[in-house]
Amino acid sequence: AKDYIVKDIAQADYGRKEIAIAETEMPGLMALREEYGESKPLAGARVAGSLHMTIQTAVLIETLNALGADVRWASCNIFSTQDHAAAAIAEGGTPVFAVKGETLEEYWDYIDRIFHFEEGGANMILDDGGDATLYILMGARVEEGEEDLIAVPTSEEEEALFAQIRKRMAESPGWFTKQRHMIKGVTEETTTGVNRLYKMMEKGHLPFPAINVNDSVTKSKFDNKYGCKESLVDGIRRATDTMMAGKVAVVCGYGDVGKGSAASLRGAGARVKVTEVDPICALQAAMDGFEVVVLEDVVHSADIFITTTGNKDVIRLEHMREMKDMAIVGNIGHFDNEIQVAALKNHKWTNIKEQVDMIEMPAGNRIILLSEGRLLNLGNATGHPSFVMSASFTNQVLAQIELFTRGENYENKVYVLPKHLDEKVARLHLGKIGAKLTELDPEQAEYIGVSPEGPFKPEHYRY
Ligand SMILES: NC(=O)c1ccc[n+]([C@@H]2O[C@H](COP(=O)([O-])OP(=O)(O)OC[C@H]3O[C@@H](n4cnc5c(N)ncnc54)[C@H](O)[C@@H]3O)[C@@H](O)[C@H]2O)c1
Ligand SMILES: O=C(Nc1ccc2nc(N3CCOCC3)sc2c1)c1ccc(CN2C(=O)C=NC2=O)cc1
Repeated sequence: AKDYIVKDIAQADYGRKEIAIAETEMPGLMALREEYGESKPLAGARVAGSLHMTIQTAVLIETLNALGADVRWASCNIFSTQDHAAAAIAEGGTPVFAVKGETLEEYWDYIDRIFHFEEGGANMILDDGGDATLYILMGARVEEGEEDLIAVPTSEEEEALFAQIRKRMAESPGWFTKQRHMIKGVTEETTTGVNRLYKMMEKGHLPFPAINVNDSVTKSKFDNKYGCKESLVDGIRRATDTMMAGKVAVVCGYGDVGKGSAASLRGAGARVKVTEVDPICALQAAMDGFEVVVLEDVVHSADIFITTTGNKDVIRLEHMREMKDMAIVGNIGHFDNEIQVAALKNHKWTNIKEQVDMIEMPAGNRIILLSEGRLLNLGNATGHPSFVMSASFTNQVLAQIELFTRGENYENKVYVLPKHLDEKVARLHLGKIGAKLTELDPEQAEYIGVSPEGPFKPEHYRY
């Protein structure tokens, strides 16, 4: 019987072709297959994975398989699945439950399915955003009658989640508690999921060790800075075909994402201005040659506005009312509240094409809003390039090996990968781009107080 749910299995060949190309752009994962394909350190691992089911993730899944793991997979966002990637994974024999545009009901059903290995349950979780971990933890708490300890549902969605879990518990009492004790650990991809794990740890609710993959330097610097540097301009071009050279662009925020975004637009020939609240980041922007302004002073003259702050209400209605006709407004930072899109709902909207809308202001000026204020590099482009994801996912595989083979050395806390593994991820990516590493000789190593093979920096070093 087929153990997958995908949109269209006939797309498997197309997915397989794109996976073959992505493999050539993901040297870290392919190097791990070389290094560990024989010894199979993940033999016996049963990994429940909840992470965007894209072509790049397919390469991650097949790397886990190559290292001996059994894997079952769902996406962590109801819209982020690339159906041809899911089809190829299903065709390859990995149970996968992911459809672009799946309902919330289906989403939680798929999260449940990734734990149902024939041998009983999963013994590892690979999570992005924390829903897979939350699902098991919440289920176990309800079974143990500790429901009072569970956060009160804050939305209809969470209410539906609790109802789903209770319904399933009634079908097989004790399953969540058994599953909770079977899991050796979780590796978490993003800031949101990591924050949830730290909260669980503080409350003493973390039921197994966790590795925070997000805070590996070779994950967040690459994802946030270089990923956005590649995909911001890509998203703007696909959406608007506007000529960015010669235009004035404003980037709100100069953190990792802001730095990548400003560089992206400068590379396209735009004159880039930056807004910041943090004097250190503002000074960095100025030293990098960007004019540091307050938004109110440039809303009338700039052509492109991009938010990257992770904050809310950064571009507000009063700003958009003052903008030039046909100004482009987009967000690459947090969810859809960096730009006050909700305040635009009773304005005149004209849909230009998918994820591109033109909105008329009372004074008659029109703005072009990308992806309805959601992450434009995902809504208007295809997320991060494979090479960027390779760095992130190489951290994921090393973290899975660490917890599966040495989990008993870990307490129920949140850990980051040791620096030598972070450096190993970087090392595995140098060959592909022709980067030649210089060897430290013993005297030099001693002189700067490191060992010749690293780690090359102290723990507190900020890259
Ligand atoms: N789209 C993507 O692919 C992608 C990738 C990685 C991260 N992100 C998201 O981007 C956001 C930013 O990530 P980051 O790593 O750059 O965070 P960060 O904290 O390094 O940078 C955010 C910056 O915004 C500044 N800021 C906050 N409020 C501001 C305001 N009102 N006006 C101007 N500046 C303001 C802060 O001072 C900070 O320097 C996060 O929500 C993150 O989840 C998106
Ligand atoms: O979130 C991602 N993608 C995504 C794509 C489309 C989309 N469409 C949406 N809507 C909203 C409501 O109206 C309809 C349209 S939301 C949405 C989200 C996403 C994040 C990280 C990576 C990073 N990544 C991986 O993890 C693997 N490869 C990658 O690039 C990917 C996708």
